[in-house]
Amino acid sequence: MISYLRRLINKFANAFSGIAYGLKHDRSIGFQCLIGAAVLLFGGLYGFTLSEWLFILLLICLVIAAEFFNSAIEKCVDLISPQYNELAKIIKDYGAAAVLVVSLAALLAGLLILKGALR
Ligand SMILES: Nc1ncnc2c1ncn2[C@@H]1O[C@H](COP(=O)(O)OP(=O)(O)OP(=O)(O)O)[C@@H](O)[C@H]1O
Repeated sequence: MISYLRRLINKFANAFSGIAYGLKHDRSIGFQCLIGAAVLLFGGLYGFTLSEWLFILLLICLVIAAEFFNSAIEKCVDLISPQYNELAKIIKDYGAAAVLVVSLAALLAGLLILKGALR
């Protein structure tokens, strides 16, 4: 039981260490977190309904998680293929595309919610 708890605490510590590293060293992650914080501030000022908050929180977390996945993929590629490589390019471009798709969906949903909130 104690060793299970210790492993669990280690897992959380590792995850928090990843979050801290990303915030400190990765501009894209920092930028997405800043946008997320701005949206939360806006929501606090203008007031969203409960379902709007749920959507907004889910989308912010999705975008930030996608950015973390993308950065992890970029680090893997840099580790395996620091020199230019056509396959490395495709892998990194796929990662960037995933972030773009989620970000555009979040932007669109945000604009729709904003339109409803301002009505
Ligand atoms: N080893 C490589 N081989 C081929 N193309 C690469 C390679 N590394 C990067 N690229 C190309 O450069 C683009 C940008 O890659 P980079 O690693 O600089 O990411 P980034 O989007 O600038 O991310 P960040 O700013 O978060 O570091 C990739 O999407 C890819 O098209």
